[in-house]
Formats: sequence, structure tokens, C-alpha cells
Amino acid sequence: METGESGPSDSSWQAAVGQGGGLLRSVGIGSLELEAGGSLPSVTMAYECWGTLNAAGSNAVLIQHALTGSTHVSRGDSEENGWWEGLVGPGEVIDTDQYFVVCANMLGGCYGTTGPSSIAGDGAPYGSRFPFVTIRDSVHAEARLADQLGITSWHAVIGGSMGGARALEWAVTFPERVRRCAVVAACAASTAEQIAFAQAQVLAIRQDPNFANGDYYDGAAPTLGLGLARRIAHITYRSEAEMGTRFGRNSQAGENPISHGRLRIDGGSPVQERYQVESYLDHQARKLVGRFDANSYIVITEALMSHDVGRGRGTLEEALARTAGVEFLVAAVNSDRLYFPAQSEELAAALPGSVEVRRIDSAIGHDGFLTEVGAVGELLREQFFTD
Ligand SMILES: CC(=O)SCCNC(=O)CCNC(=O)[C@H](O)C(C)(C)COP(=O)(O)OP(=O)(O)OC[C@H]1O[C@@H](n2cnc3c(N)ncnc32)[C@H](O)[C@@H]1OP(=O)(O)O
Ligand SMILES: N[C@@H](CCO)C(=O)O
Repeated sequence: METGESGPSDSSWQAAVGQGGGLLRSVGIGSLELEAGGSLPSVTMAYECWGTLNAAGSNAVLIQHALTGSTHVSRGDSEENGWWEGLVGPGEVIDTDQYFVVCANMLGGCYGTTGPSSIAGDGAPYGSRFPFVTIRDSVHAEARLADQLGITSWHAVIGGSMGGARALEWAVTFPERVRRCAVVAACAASTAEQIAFAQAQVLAIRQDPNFANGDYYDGAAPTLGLGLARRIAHITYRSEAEMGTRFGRNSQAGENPISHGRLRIDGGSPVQERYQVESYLDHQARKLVGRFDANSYIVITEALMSHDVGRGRGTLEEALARTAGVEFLVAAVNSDRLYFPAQSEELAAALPGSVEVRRIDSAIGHDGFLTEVGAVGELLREQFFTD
């Protein structure tokens, strides 16, 4: 991700909105009251955009990233591919010759939006002082960003996994501002099992000796805990069948996991002798540790634990009744064992009108919503981007 020029927090924002995409921008949205109490005094929202907003402000599309995703959906004018590369751009499914596409970094994140690693008013990072935030809080912050960009209602709000939770929360909180909503590999409220997996991840970080109650920014980061959290999470993102087919019981090249102590000495240090799947998880852990802040991981994970569009709104059906004017696309990955297709069916059944759950065919599990960009694009083209 490259850093763009000044964002719309200054007077040049109207010009920025019409430029090529893929560059990180930011805008100040002022103080934000939080659902669980307390407030954040001065919030910056980071976002990227592609295409040009029309004079009526009616051609805007919001794409919501998943747990550790960033604003970088598409390469645009930058040098780095995005996480849904091929979906957004001139002539693509979400054609930036027609649509103005926005992706905002989640409140509490570490890709530009105010989060625990941001500098607070006293000149030090928030660390342990960063408040508990919910998915609903992030949606309120994103609405303020939309206000500043001049977007009164979205042509579509689209997201997968936590992005799907944010998309759905948008439709329920601001139904008058969402004309279409795509909820992919996500459900109406985090389930007991999703909360359970999340707790193990959060505890892995909190129990790292370097965590220092979240105030580790002037010392060593809790990388072991964050790496363990990613391993736990990544197992839930992939299917049992994929791991069996891809790795089986194979040993990692040059390593022998059936050996005394499963350790060998390399350059004077003990090194783990691993199965291939262990090496794979080590790699996933190392990659995340290199690009993500542990406090943000906790804040966003706990926000996702809080996800429940029905909270304070009566029954789920009563909450979703607010969305009567919104057209929905609900899609599930058929091998997803974190956000089971049955949970998408429950959401669809509770929505007003008749919504059929569309399937994304992938053997890999939950991450299929990221790897099967073509299938996601076809569903979107069919229902939301027909012209
Ligand atoms: C700033 C940012 O980058 S934000 C990025 C936004 N990202 C997201 O939103 C999601 C984060 N990403 C992901 O979750 C995943 O990377 C996905 C879902 C996108 C990728 O899934 P896949 O394409 O199926 O990749 P997969 O899980 O197979 O991992 C492949 C990696 O494992 C490595 N690998 C495979 N087998 C092994 C092994 N035995 N030992 C070590 N490494 C291994 C590969 O070399 C490859 O490494 P690389 O990613 O560094 O090139
Ligand atoms: N791989 C995705 C999965 C979360 O849904 C991420 O890290 O954001």
C-alpha cells in the first residue's frame, strides 16, 4: 500500500475524490461516542477510493475488509495488488468508469484508522487505554466518513467475513443509506463457537510476556502471542479436507517430526522438526506478525465477538425488518467451517422478503471468499452490477 497525498481533511478533498485509486488517504471525523460507553476524542478514518463520485453522489460502493484486511482492495495506481484484485477497476465487475468505490480501515485497526497504536492527545500511543469498540461503532465512524465524502446513500455495501458483519450492520443501522447489501461468509450474530475461537486468540496475545497489558510500544512486541493467535485463526479459515489433501502427514522438507524430542540443533540452537502443516502455520504466523499490531488484533477480534445486529433491536426478524428497502445478496462458501452455510441460511430466512443463499464453490473453507474472487465477482455482477 502506498501513501497518497493529503486527504479530504483539508480543502483539497474534492479533487482527491476524483483521482486514481489504490492510495491511502485519511480524514478526521472528530470525536466518537461509543456504544459500550466512553468516547474517542479525535478519530482519523483511513480509506482508499477508486473512480469518481458523480454529482448526485449516487454511484458509490463501499467494500468492507475482513479481520486482518486493509483498505487495499485493488491495485489502482499503486504498485501492490489488492486482496480482491480483479473485482474493482476500469471494465471490471465493479467498473470504476461508472462507480466510485471506497474501502475504509476498521475502527481500532492498524492500517491508518485510529487504533491502539495511534498517538493519543498526550503524545503517547493509546496502548491499554484504547477503549472497547463494536462493529456498530465502526459503522458509525464509516458513516461520518461517507458524510465527508458527500455520499448520502451507497449503491451497494459489500463485505466478506468481518466485512460481511460490517456490511450487514450498515444495512440495519442506516437502511436509508444502503440500496444493496452483500453479506458473504458471515452471519447475523457471532456464535458461541466463533466467540470461543476468538477468546483463545485473544488470550494467546494477552499471555505473551511482552504484552505488558497492551503498553509494549517502547519495547518488544508480543509476537509469539500474535503468531499463536494467527495459527489458531488460520486453522479455522481452512477446511480439514484441504489440509489433508495438501499436507497430509508429510514432513516438511529436510525435517523429521518422528525424532527424539522433535528438535535438532542448528547453529547451536534447537530447531523444531515439523510436519509440513506446522511449517505452513508457522509461515502464516510470521507473515501476520510482520504486518499487524497485536493490540489491533485484540480490539478488532473483540469487536467481532460483539457482532449482533439484533442487539437492542428486539428479535432478529424485528431488527432486520428495518432493511425492507434493501436488496440483499447472501453468499456462503460451501466448505466454510467457521461461518457455516447454515448460518447464512438463517440470516437469509430472517431477512424481509425472499432471499436465496448463493454458494461459492471452494474446497478450502472460509478463506474461499478471498481466494474465489471470480465467483464472488460473478454473484455481484449478476445481482448488483448488471449494466
Ligand atoms: C496490507 C495487507 O497485506 S492486508 C492483506 C489483506 N489480506 C486479507 O484480507 C487476508 C489475509 N490473507 C489471507 O488470509 C491469505 O493469505 C489468503 C486467503 C489471501 C491466501 O490464501 P491462499 O492463496 O490459499 O494462500 P495459502 O494459505 O495457501 O498460503 C500460501 C503461502 O503459504 C506458503 N506455504 C505453503 N506451504 C508451506 C509450507 N509447507 N511451509 C511454509 N510455507 C508454506 C506459501 O509459500 C505461500 O507463501 P506466501 O503467501 O508468502 O507467498
Ligand atoms: N484471512 C482472513 C480471514 C478472516 O475472515 C483475514 O485474515 O482477514
